[in-house]
Amino acid sequence: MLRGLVKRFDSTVAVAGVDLTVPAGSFYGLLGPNGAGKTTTLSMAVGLLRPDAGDVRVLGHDVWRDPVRAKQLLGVMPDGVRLFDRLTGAELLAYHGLLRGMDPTVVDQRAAELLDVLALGDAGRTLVVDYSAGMKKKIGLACALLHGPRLLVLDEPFEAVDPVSAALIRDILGRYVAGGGTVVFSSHVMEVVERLCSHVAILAAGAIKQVGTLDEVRGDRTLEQVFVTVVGGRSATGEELAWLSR
Ligand SMILES: Nc1ncnc2c1ncn2[C@@H]1O[C@H](COP(=O)(O)OP(=O)(O)OP(=O)(O)O)[C@@H](O)[C@H]1O
Repeated sequence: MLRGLVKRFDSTVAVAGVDLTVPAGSFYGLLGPNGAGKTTTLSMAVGLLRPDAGDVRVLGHDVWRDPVRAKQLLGVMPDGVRLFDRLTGAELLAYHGLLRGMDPTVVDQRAAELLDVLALGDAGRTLVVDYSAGMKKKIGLACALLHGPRLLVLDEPFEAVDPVSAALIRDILGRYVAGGGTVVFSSHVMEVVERLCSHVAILAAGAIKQVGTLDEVRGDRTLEQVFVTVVGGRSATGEELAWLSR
């Protein structure tokens, strides 16, 4: 639950008072154009960036006043996936598990299973710095899932991911929600949001412009049509970039 979140960077108001209630068990898609404030909002929601104003609660626990309990319940894949990339995939998972105080045997079992399910089995012994962008997304997701969180917050989980891996991630997230988990993720891919999400919020210029269940937000249009209407598209006149034509 986010209440009145505000974040400024010098003169830029990145997030201008965001309220969002994510029901337990929902699959929540956060949409918005580049620079809308999605990453800033999600970073504040998971305790990575301190808001200038507002509150964040994860299943009743305040992320800033009760961070240990809130973060036990959270699995996070931040933007750009800042990972300790001089470790192998297996080592990175072991590091995450031990940092969270998990039993080493359980960490080993889960890490092997996650690497296998995410088709990173062979890459388990490769340094993460040598992974492709999509593989980094997948190991980032594995790190977020390792401790069995109740809420997953993922910043653009499908970016740079090939179609086979995207289907795999959709499947894993679908099963996670069916098993009682809650997912919040940001995305630019309307089809994925339409296919997966029970709830959608559209953010523009740091504020929520549309929010509700997928059907409420979409009405009888496609999500893309709603998005373009809400965000305000800029249509080309045909005169631009004439120098590109031969
Ligand atoms: N660390 C920072 N310092 C200064 N300005 C920032 C910083 N982080 C974000 N901003 C600004 O805040 C605004 C929101 O950025 P944010 O990264 O949250 O957008 P976004 O919706 O995630 O965009 P995208 O879809 O391109 O990833 C932008 O104007 C951005 O330039």
